[in-house]
Amino acid sequence: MDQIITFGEVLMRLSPEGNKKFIQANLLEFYFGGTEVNVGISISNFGGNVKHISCVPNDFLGDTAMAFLQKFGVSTSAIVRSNRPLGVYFLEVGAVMRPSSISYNRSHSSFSEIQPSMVDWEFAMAKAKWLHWTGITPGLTKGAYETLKVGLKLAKEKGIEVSADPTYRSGLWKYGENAKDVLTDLLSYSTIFIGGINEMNEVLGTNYSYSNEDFINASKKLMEKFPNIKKVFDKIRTSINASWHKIRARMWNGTEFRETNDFDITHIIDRIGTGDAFAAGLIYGLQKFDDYKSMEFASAACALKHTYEGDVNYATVDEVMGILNGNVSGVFKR
Ligand SMILES: O=C(O)C(=O)C[C@H](O)[C@H](O)CO
Repeated sequence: MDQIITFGEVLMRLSPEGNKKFIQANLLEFYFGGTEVNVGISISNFGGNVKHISCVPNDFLGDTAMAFLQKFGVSTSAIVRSNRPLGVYFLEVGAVMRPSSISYNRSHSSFSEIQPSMVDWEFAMAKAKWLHWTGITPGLTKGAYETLKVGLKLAKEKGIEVSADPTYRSGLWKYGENAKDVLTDLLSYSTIFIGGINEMNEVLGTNYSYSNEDFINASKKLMEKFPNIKKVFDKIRTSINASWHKIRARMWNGTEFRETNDFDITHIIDRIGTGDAFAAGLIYGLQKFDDYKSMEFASAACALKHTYEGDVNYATVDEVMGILNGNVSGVFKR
């Protein structure tokens, strides 16, 4: 009973090299990603035992996606295959005052077409101690929402931890269900909330500000509405420009409010997947450390992810600890 389960789409990112716009480019680089995949791989890189559940195509791209997960030690034994294509997204990476842009091509992908009958959750979660979900999956299609719900019900029956990163994306939710209703439903099966004021306002229908006082009030209200939720963790990004951000985090665990110092990320290499790196750091941390140390570990993991190209975080526990111990000057290691 030591497995951490992630469930979600394996996406391929296609992107011109460096900071080029598509109109300038003839070559595209590809990376595998997908929010929950990124979380799973990062936890595996920390030494966790991870199984990812998804649906990928029955072709060489599906084989490559499976091999990618396996390369990082993530179990693919519960991934199903179909004759639908792999979901893709196109990214133009911005710089300084020019923002990044994303265009998705995922509406009939193998994962978007997933149905509850396709996943054997009993088998997939036989050794599970933790299930992680995000708001991307139920925002895709009714099938993805209902499939996730089966897993969450089983997680509740088993009494395992369920972390929720409700990540509201207005570009999703095109299939007729209301985000607030669906997220409310799924949060009733969850124990740890990874999200901030925007996400809490979305599910509570409130208008809290970004202040710490309102963060505590919103967290209390969330816990009143969802008594199963025991802890709220919020990553705060201050954006000076597209290449320079500051990251810190705050938490409310029902009795205590804490916040971390800022990490100053002056030269971002790649910010995609940094929220997933935070979630992975928390999930790993909460199994080893107290709440505050877990949050510090997660912030440092998130900060480090900004230095890697691609969607996933390659950081090891020692590298995250190095950052936490103040080794942030990037001095050559010999
Ligand atoms: O944008 C999405 O939906 C993805 O899953 C692609 C990226 O890997 C994700 O945004 C990183 O959080």
